[in-house]
Amino acid sequence: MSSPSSSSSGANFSSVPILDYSLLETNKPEFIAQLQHALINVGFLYLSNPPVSQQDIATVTEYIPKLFALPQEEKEKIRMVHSPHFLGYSRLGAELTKGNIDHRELSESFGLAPDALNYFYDTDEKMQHRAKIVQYPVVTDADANDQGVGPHYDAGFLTFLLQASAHKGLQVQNLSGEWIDAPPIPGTFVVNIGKALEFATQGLARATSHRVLSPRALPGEPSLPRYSVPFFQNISLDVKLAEKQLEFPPEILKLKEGRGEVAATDSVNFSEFDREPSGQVGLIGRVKSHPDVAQRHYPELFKKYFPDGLPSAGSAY
Ligand SMILES: O=C(O)CCC(=O)C(=O)O
Ligand SMILES: [Fe+2]
Repeated sequence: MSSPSSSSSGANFSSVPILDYSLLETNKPEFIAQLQHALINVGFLYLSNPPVSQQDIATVTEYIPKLFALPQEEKEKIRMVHSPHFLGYSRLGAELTKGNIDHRELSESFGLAPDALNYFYDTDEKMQHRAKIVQYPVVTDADANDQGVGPHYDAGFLTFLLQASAHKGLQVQNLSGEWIDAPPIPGTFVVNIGKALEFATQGLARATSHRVLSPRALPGEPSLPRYSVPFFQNISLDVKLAEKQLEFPPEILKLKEGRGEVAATDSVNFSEFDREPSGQVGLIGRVKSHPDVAQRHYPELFKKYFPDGLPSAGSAY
């Protein structure tokens, strides 16, 4: 496959690999091998030919700008600050609850039994998967900061991301700390690993630091916002990852040794998985990301993480 989306041969990737979901039917061992490389060395992949109708993707993509174009007073009515569950509209988007995802091939690429990850799941109604619909407005001032989302890790097991406009902006940090572009590829989802899966697999699956640069108003380029829809697949709220060690076959553990260490990263969040139950880690993350909501609904936690009161920028990370 050609640049910019082909996988690099070494562990220190220079692009994000594309996995063709239809390979599962035609050549499963090859799919599993490519998945292994993506999970262990990169922590990010594009999934092409995903099991989602392209018509549905087109409908969602078309609808999103209309959602953000609603009158401000309509959006204010559903502001996140009204919700102790951190759900609703905020400056960056709205958050919704969604259903469950099958995990089999993931397990298999690690040499685990297909049901090995069931421990981390609860009944559907107790799972708190989340999706949000995000708009990144165009930065018009040439001197202004273009941080759309600063460097971070995602929290849960997997994130499925629809890049719903043509802008590049998503960047992924490789082992030596360089920022690698992950531009939108039509018809694909970006899939990446969260801190919970990294902890649960003793670091075998990489949670990879990533960020988004907002679109800039450049001569000759359309001055349109960037849109994306990440879906965060979380784990059971009660699970303490420090208490559950998955056992891996030695040949799989060797793959981790071959990868080498992460030399540089700009992300620090969700380090509490080594001591807190998953639900608490998630809540701390929400408190840090949305201090205005925390101040109203979780005053004790707010005081702990923001002893000096509301910060001028939105996050404690
Ligand atoms: O908008 C994107 O492309 C990614 C957003 C992201 O990384 C996040 O919300 O965790
Ligand atoms: Fe993210």
